[in-house]
Amino acid sequence: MDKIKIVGGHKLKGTIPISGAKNAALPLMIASLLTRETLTLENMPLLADVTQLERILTNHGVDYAIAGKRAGASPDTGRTVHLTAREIVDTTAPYEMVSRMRASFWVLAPLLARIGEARVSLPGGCAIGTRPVDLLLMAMEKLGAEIAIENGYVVAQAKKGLVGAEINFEKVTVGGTHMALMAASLAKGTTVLRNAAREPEIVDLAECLNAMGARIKGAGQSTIEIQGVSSLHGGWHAVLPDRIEAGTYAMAVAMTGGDVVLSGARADLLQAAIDAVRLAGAEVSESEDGLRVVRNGSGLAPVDVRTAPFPEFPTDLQAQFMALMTRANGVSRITETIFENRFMHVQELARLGARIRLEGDSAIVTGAEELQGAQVMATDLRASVSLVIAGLAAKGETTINRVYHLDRGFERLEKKLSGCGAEVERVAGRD
Ligand SMILES: CC(=O)N[C@H]1[C@@H](OP(=O)(O)OP(=O)(O)OC[C@H]2O[C@@H](n3ccc(=O)[nH]c3=O)[C@H](O)[C@@H]2O)O[C@H](CO)[C@@H](O)[C@@H]1O
Ligand SMILES: C=C(OP(=O)(O)O)C(=O)O
Repeated sequence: MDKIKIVGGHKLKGTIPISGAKNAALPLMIASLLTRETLTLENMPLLADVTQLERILTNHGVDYAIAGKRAGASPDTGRTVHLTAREIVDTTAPYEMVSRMRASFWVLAPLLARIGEARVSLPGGCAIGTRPVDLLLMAMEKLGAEIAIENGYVVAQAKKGLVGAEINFEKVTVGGTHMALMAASLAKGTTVLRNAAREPEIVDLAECLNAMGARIKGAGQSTIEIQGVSSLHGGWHAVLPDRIEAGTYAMAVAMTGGDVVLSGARADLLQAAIDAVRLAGAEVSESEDGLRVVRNGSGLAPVDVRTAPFPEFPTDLQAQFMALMTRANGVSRITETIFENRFMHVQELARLGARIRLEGDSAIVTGAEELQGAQVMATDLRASVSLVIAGLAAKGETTINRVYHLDRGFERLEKKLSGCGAEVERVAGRD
């Protein structure tokens, strides 16, 4: 298994191109199952999760063709892919494939909507809590699906087709909203989603579905209305920039000090995180092609944050912000309200000298004057990158093991960072 080695203490200076968002690219790829025609997606990131989903979709019958790079895109990013699901050849999404990532479970919705049946293994994904699927299944049942759980698989049927309905989510769920959007687009009649997720990736999917002939109004708000149509056609869509990647690098620059332009990053997707980084002591401004993050000289101030659904502070940046706070001049409280077990990075940050105490759903971080390099282990995607941020500021060498977690969601991380002056290298594993 590959490792990442970092020698800390270098300021970051330069430009980091922000890739297409993993959490938008995945549902967009899945939407290709809704039509016989070709869906073209631009600005696709090159990530392990994308490759894994490509395998799953190919198994269902999707022809996946990589076309090339977006005009003007940096050399290794922004690919264009064509996905064509002329026929669905297999309605099963097997355990071996789905257990690796959460989003793959969402294929259930387009398969049900298009051909009335699906058999999908219960999902995997980052180990950050129990991550039930009750609300996802509730949404499909409201639309008329019959659902059974058999030997670890969700077996769903809607032989007469799905029918529009009112769906009230008792808790905001990104995956539930994605699935409901896809299924309701091909259901008979009108569907209304209440307490829907408002994340930018929801808006991105809705825009793509509308470009394919769906009739969705209100995406980005808590109530979304979908008028079902009898079929969708092909379409074209550019994946929105990754706000979590952008927020992560903003926090890295705040940690090391320096001056970096995050090209392609959008402030409107990231306001709560930008506010927190500013309060911590970095300057963040909109530049011609993205966001500029600067911290010179001044120390870091402690800042309390509380994760919550968009537009609040994202849970996917909680670990990274905690890493930043390990060097603040004082005590901060970081509260996680979305996932009950998303503090796996705490014990690894402690290896680098961080002083963090857990109190229920909060972490109390007492800033340390110095972090020291050590061997650490990546436990999940965002936890791993929090170790990278800490390693960039730690004295001496930090080695991060189990880098495959990072590869799920960060494209060319070591190249992007070393291009800005960090001493970061990937060491290929022998196994
Ligand atoms: C691929 C992808 O886009 N993943 C993101 C997505 O995950 P994902 O879509 O899995 O997260 P959800 O928004 O569904 O989960 C939010 C909360 O609802 C709970 N819940 C969810 C479904 C359900 O049926 N029952 C239930 O109780 C979850 O346990 C969690 O406590 O949104 C999360 C919250 O922003 C992000 O951290 C993930 O990066
Ligand atoms: C939790 C994440 O991903 P997933 O939902 O795929 O586990 C994430 O992207 O931070």
